Amino acid sequence: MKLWINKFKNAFRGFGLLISDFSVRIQLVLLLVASVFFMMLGLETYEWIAVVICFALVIVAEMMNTVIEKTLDYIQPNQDPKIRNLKDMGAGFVWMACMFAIIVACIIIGGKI
Ligand SMILES: Nc1ncnc2c1ncn2[C@@H]1O[C@H](COP(=O)(O)OP(=O)(O)OP(=O)(O)O)[C@@H](O)[C@H]1O
Repeated sequence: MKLWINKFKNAFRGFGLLISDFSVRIQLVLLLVASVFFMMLGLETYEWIAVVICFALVIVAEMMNTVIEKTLDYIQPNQDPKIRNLKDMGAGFVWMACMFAIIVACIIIGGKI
């Protein structure tokens, strides 16, 4: 039982560290703004499910990218072309998640107008 409480505590601490990151905060603010917009638009339950899945995809991608960036900064604080490639791939990963979320948003908004 104590082991599970510790695991939960560690995960909660990690979550706190993640949401203290600037890029993660920006994404959370954008998701909040998008939520208000979709609330005003009035979505069906199945549309909300799609929106929530997209939000999860974007925020989890951003959080994973933050961990990758911090790991790379830790192992190589100096300029390095290989680190550049890895960081750009991480950014591309987040960008890809955002593109799919934007496509879903366009489909939902398109259906309302
Ligand atoms: N050590 C490095 N060597 C070479 N290029 C790097 C290095 N660190 C960062 N870069 C380049 O700078 C870009 C931005 O990196 P940075 O670590 O500042 O990320 P960021 O997207 O600004 O995120 P955050 O604001 O969360 O740190 C990378 O995508 C990469 O092209």
